[in-house]
Formats: sequence, C-alpha cells, structure tokens
Amino acid sequence: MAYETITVETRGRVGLITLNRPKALNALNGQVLSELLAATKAYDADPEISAMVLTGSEKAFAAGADIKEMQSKSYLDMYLGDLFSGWEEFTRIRKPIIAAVAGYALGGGCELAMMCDFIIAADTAKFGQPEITLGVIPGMGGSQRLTRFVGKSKAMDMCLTGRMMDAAEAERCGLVSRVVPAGELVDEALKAAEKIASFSLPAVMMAKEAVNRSYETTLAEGLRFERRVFHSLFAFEDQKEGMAAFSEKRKPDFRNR
Ligand SMILES: CC(C)(O)CC(=O)SCCNC(=O)CCNC(=O)[C@H](O)C(C)(C)COP(=O)(O)OP(=O)(O)OC[C@H]1O[C@@H](n2cnc3c(N)ncnc32)[C@H](O)[C@@H]1OP(=O)(O)O
Repeated sequence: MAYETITVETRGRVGLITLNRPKALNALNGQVLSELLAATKAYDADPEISAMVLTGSEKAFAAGADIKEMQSKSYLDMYLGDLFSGWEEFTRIRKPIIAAVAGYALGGGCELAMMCDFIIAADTAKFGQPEITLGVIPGMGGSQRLTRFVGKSKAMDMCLTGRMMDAAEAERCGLVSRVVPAGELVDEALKAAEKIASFSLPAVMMAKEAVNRSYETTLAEGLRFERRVFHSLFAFEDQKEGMAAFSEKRKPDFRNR
C-alpha cells in the first residue's frame, strides 16, 4: 500500500512507522488514522514481524489532532461521525508498539503515545494536553490514560493549565520509561524492539495483554487472568526451549510456537 502521511520500513523483525506530515507538525487527521491502522494491522498479521516502533520528526512526534480539520465541525458532525472512536482500533493491535517521541507530543499526540505500549523519549520531548486552550478537553483518552500514568494531581495540572512537561519530568512521573539523547532516539527504540522481537512472540503478546488487563479490571481478576495465561504458556514449545536453554547455559532458540 502507498502511504502519504506515514512512512513504513521493515528492519528485521521490527516495523518502523514514522509519522510524516512535517508541514503540520504531524497533526493527526483522518488520513493519518486510516494509514496508521492499515500499517499496524498489516504488521500485526505478518508472522515475520514481532514488534513495532512509532515515531515522528525531530520537532514533533505529533502536535495533536488536526485543529483545522476539526474547527468547523458541529456537534452533530462529531456525534454522528463518532470522531476519534477509530483510535480504539489502534489499541487493539496485539503486538507491542513502542512510541519514540522527540519534540512535541501534544493533545492527540500525547494521547497516541500513551496508546502505545511504552514511551521512549528524546531529551527534547515535550508532552501536554493543551485542549483547554482551544476551549475543549482531551478527546482521545488524555483525561483517562494520563491520570492512570501520572496520577490525579499531575493529570489535573496538565489538563487544566494546558502546560507542557519536559522529558525529565515525564520520566520522573512515569509517563515515559526512559529518556535518551535526541540523536539516539530511533536507534534506542529499535534496539528495545529488537530485544522484544528476540523473545517468544506468543509470550510477548500475552505479556502485553496481561499488563493491559491491569488497567481494566480488579486486582483479583487481573491476578487470575495472569495465572491462566501463565499456565497456558506451558503449552508452547518456546517455554520448554527457554527453560532448557537456561539449564543448559545456552541462548534459547525461540520458534514462536
Ligand atoms: C485529540 C484531542 C481531542 O484531544 C484534541 C487535540 O489534539 S487538539 C490539538 C492539541 N494540540 C495543540 O493545541 C497544539 C497546537 N500547536 C501548537 O501549539 C504549535 O504549533 C506548537 C507549539 C506545537 C509549535 O509552534 P511553532 O513552532 O510556532 O509552529 P507553528 O507555526 O505553530 O506550526 C507549524 C505548522 O503546523 C500547524 N499545526 C501545528 N499544530 C497543529 C494541529 N494540532 N493541527 C493542525 N495544524 C497544526 C500550524 O498551524 C502551522 O501550519 P501553517 O500555519 O504554517 O500552515
């Protein structure tokens, strides 16, 4: 498929997807959503791919939903079109997606980064939910996911003042998993994705599912779910291989089955 708003490259077992609307600082419009869904779904279905990295440009991961596309819409347009509901499909991708964020990740950009499985930030990254400055509130999950990431006080601060936080603050409060020099961002994210891709794919996918379950259920339910999934991994050759390799002091040769 030919894409106009993203670029897609395959690096070994990793799919690298780059948002590519530089003139609009990667603002997220309907075309970006449909291309991003097409690319991530294709990688999700590809047995040769085990993980993905989603990145933007040096200046902006994404400066939000496309304000110019939204500005003249009526309530009826928003309601009947169920604007932004399509992003839920992105969260149903089953293989891991790492967000590699440099520059601005604002509004929908911050929300998209939070929809990924974890965020590696460049030291230039700036996160924010500035919707309040436009007379609205977050609409792609910011009020919910940011609160779960950083707690109520900081989420309120971000959503009510519209201020940005830098990479160091984002790391301190748990929004990002690590901060790296800007020049090394994509390489570091690819390295992390390659590491993930070296493990058993079913175990990786089940680990993603189990961690995500913790956001949606009680602790007791989550613990039961984790145990069942853990038990089920003993049906895979990769569990035998991983444990045999440990005992035999050698590298495991996972076959994803
Ligand atoms: C999904 C929801 C519901 O949660 C809602 C949202 O996401 S609403 C959007 C939230 N994001 C913002 O409010 C950020 C808007 N952008 C900015 O504040 C600034 O562009 C900046 C601080 C990120 C960067 O400023 P600067 O370096 O001065 O660059 P600009 O000249 O402002 O921008 C360059 C170019 O990009 C266009 N642009 C930037 N952001 C968006 C956007 N979100 N939607 C559409 N277009 C955007 C900007 O208009 C400029 O275009 P031109 O005027 O040069 O054509």
